Amino acid sequence: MLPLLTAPQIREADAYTIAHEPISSIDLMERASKAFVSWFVNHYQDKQETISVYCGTGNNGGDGLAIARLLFEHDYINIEVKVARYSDKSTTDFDANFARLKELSISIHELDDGDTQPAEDADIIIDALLGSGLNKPLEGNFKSLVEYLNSLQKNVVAVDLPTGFYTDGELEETATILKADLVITFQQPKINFLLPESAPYIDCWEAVNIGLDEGFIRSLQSPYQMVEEKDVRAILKPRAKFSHKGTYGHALIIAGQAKTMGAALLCSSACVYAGAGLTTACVPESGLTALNSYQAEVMAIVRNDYALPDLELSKFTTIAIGPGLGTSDDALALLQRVLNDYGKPIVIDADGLNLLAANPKLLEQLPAGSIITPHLKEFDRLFGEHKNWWKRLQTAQLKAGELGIYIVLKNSYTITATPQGTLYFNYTSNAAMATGGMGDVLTGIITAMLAQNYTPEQASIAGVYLHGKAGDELALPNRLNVVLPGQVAAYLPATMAKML
Ligand SMILES: NC(=O)C1=CN([C@@H]2O[C@H](COP(=O)(O)OP(=O)(O)OC[C@H]3O[C@@H](n4cnc5c(N)ncnc54)[C@H](O)[C@@H]3O)[C@@H](O)[C@H]2O)[C@@H](O)CC1
Ligand SMILES: [K+]
Repeated sequence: MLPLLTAPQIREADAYTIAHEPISSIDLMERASKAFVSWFVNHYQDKQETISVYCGTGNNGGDGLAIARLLFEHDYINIEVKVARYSDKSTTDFDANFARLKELSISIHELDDGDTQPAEDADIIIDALLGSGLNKPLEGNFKSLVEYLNSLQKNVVAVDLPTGFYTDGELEETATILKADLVITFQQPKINFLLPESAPYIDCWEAVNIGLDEGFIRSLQSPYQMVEEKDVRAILKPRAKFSHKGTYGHALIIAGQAKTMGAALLCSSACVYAGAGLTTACVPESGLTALNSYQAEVMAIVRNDYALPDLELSKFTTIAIGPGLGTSDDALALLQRVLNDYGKPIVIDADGLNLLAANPKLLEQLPAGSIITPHLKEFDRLFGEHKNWWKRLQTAQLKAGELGIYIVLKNSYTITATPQGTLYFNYTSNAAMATGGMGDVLTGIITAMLAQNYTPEQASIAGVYLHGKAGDELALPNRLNVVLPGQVAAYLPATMAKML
């Protein structure tokens, strides 16, 4: 896991590394600037391009000065530095880098309080005005400068963070923030990069290692963690010799109506492909032919509109309920029956969540360790409207704890909140996967993982990762604009095999 830190924790990690590596703060700044420049020179290879480096007078600005010097040493000859001297204060490392830069033949232009905005014809703007030291929204000179730079619509590469963007906490809709095409950020992605509100300001980000003390970072026990491939590899177990279908559990999927059988098919098919030993789908009679022809491996329990099917719940290793189920009284009765009688962790998605939202008392009956998989709207229906994703994160953490469940909040970077208060961010998946039915496949995968005796935490973390990874492996190398849920399901065995 990669722990994600808040701005104060980043400052602590900087200070700890300086004191214990030990390394002087100016050398750490140099290391960070070198890490930025190594990435930059590999991706912007035209050394004739004109580059304007905008620097504040804090350490982000100090990085900017060092970066200008290092780029110059890499033969980028058309560099201009613009220093925003909007306050009398500057950091020692800024001053030291300013003195170093003055020894080179780089043009330095100082912007003072109230100056008109500088003429700007550079191809690339490097933004080192403000970084993680931001402690209030931009106003005055900084706000005007950032608005001006945004109006130029240049290619902007931000150092660590786009100016005006908070590492963590609520991003106000009205805030002035520099729009960056690329952010080269230090050590680890910032928590707010992973929330949808970052989209208008950050096209893409890259984290470069600057050697902060990893033991110390882990010791901070951040509740925000990014799942890495190695974590999923550690979870997945190979299928053993002499194992048989009984080894891998029996999943029951209660889903589908006549008009929404697709959801039941995709969910149960994904459950089969993700390795459940047996998969049974409880579907309406009208969907039986579709089920039998779509996925021969899935068994059926038929339900009709007027009576609960004869379900022997205890024989199933796990149960998923909701995809395409509808929100009729019969659907509610089925959900109530599962909540009353089953007792082991289940997976609830889609209409199952809508039923919970309409009958919130049922939330308290969820078996401990159950997994719910809401998207944004389902989440807000369950737990109330949220003004922004930061608030949603806090609610997910709170509710997962209160209810003793796992909340898989679907998003570009899907977030799993655990009863212990951890928020796991997943980075796999891509926009080609944004099609209806993709969530049904995710539910099928997580259900299959539970059936195979992975813990609910493992099932959520690995299920979400594998779902996104299969989509990445299909879409990215083949440059596919769209991948379909059924394709993702069928590709899962290949993705899983590579993880062992
Ligand atoms: N501390 C360290 O050891 C390292 C810091 N690094 C760089 O240092 C940055 C953080 O530097 P600083 O803590 O000096 O802070 P910044 O350079 O981000 O900001 C400078 C100062 O501006 C002021 N400020 C905050 N919000 C403002 C606003 N809205 N309007 C006007 N002024 C505002 C604050 O007093 C702040 O300290 C990181 O983003 C990173 O780029 C890197 O060099 C790596 C090592
Ligand atoms: K910046």
